[in-house]
Amino acid sequence: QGITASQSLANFTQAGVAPNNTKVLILGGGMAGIIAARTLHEQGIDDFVVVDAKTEFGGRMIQKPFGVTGRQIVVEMGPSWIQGTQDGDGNANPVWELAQKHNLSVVESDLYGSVSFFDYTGPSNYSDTFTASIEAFTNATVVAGQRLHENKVDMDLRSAYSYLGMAPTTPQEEACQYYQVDFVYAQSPSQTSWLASAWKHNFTYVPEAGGYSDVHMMSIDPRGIAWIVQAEAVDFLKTNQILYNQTVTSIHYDQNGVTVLTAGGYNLTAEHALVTFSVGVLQNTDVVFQPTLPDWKREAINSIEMAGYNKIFLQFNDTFWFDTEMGLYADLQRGRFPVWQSLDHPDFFPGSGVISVTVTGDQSPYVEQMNTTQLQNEVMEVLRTMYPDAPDPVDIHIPTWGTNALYRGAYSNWGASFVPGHVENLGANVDNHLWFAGEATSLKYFGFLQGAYLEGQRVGKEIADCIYHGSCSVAHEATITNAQPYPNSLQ
Ligand SMILES: Cc1cc2nc3c(=O)[nH]c(=O)nc-3n(C[C@H](O)[C@H](O)[C@H](O)COP(=O)(O)OP(=O)(O)OC[C@H]3O[C@@H](n4cnc5c(N)ncnc54)[C@H](O)[C@@H]3O)c2cc1C
Repeated sequence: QGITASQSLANFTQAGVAPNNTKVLILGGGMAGIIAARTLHEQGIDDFVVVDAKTEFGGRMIQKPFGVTGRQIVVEMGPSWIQGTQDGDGNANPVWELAQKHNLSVVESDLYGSVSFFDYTGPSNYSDTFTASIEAFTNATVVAGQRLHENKVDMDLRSAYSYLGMAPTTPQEEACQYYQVDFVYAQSPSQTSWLASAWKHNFTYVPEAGGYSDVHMMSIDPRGIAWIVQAEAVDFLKTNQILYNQTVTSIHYDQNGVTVLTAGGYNLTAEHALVTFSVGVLQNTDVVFQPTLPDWKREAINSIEMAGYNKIFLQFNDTFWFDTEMGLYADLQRGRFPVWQSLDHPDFFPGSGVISVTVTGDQSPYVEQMNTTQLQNEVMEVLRTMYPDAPDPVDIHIPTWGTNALYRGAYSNWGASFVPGHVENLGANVDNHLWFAGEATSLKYFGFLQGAYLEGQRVGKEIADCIYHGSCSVAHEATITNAQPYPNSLQ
């Protein structure tokens, strides 16, 4: 049944006729775009078209068969975890519900309890330091949260961590802090982290804060995690509502409607356009807006960070590494090929010979510009520090999110100077006809699939409200203020 749905979506492609004068153009067929489309459909609006540069739905949910012939597994270039499920009968993560509805094969990951430790000398047991860092991170999020409730200036996570007396000095302490702060939130290991205090990150994992649960469910489904939106789309989309293979180059808008131009020469007109492209795309000049977006919108777009996160996949003839799920490597250079995940684990893909290593932040552009041989040499230098007799891999792959014009990074992250007013402005419409949604416009779940889902739902309802009742205006803040002027003595 799964295959049928996937194939029927593939057949939706290559429409020959440009849809004109539709009510809504949904630009982007990732999680946000498909859920916005479904929401419009649920509201009785079917006069819309979903446009994407690719020829399948899923956006950043991209899977790939990896490995030598006869030993391939499907690996996820982008999201592999449904982060946060449901605690008892508390709030359920809608992405988790979607996964269950479409029978996605998942297995729980033990990211903090199943870890082996290494440093630049080889195996090295610093599990006590690791345990202390988990506690410090939790406390840092609490401290930072209290500060915000007291109207104190926000702190970045690393500052809050050090403020609690946990300033790391050794490579092992740095690696533990990296795992807590940089790894999940895709930070730049060599810079002082700008990541905002964890008050803004609590929601996914903390049911008490309205979130879901501290559970990480990893997809091991051969259809890929994108299956959950592809299968969902089959339920309500018709072929004439899909335009694949069209890269949007410019969006013209005014108070009457929109015109969208594509690289394939299409000239699409509509009453409304919903932009679900990543903030990385919006920060670049890949898509031109005419007129230029207003100041308050451009400030919001450019104040959020599009973080780098690359999983490098390696396949070997045999396994020779740890039997835990994760391996943490502490190099003298912070963030150098630090977090390893064994996919050849009994619960994941046993017998596959596949292991992956993740780099984040400013290590991402560094590895993305290497050719395969350079990359392999650098990765193997670290792996041979951990295992001196490690053979050469039989296959290697690195996804290039930063240089891909459809993403320009992995996912969004808040800096300490990015305030809730910026999120409001990121998600607000312009001239009542140009709408925005995606993971980055989510106040509570930015960066996560659930952020994209809930924002697709939010904007779908807003557009329906606008169409049915004429209430189109979405509030935004004309000026974001939280800064203090210099004291007079300095002026
Ligand atoms: C490496 C990585 C790991 C991640 N890990 C997790 C995880 O474990 N758990 C989790 O919850 N989240 C994770 N995420 C984040 C998650 O993938 C995103 O939050 C979510 O997929 C964003 O959905 P979206 O609809 O907002 O945007 P997108 O998925 O980016 O959708 C936008 C769509 O617009 C299209 N597009 C872009 N530009 C153009 C153009 N010019 N013309 C036409 N089409 C265009 C794109 O092709 C894409 O289909 C990860 C992301 C990455 C990259």
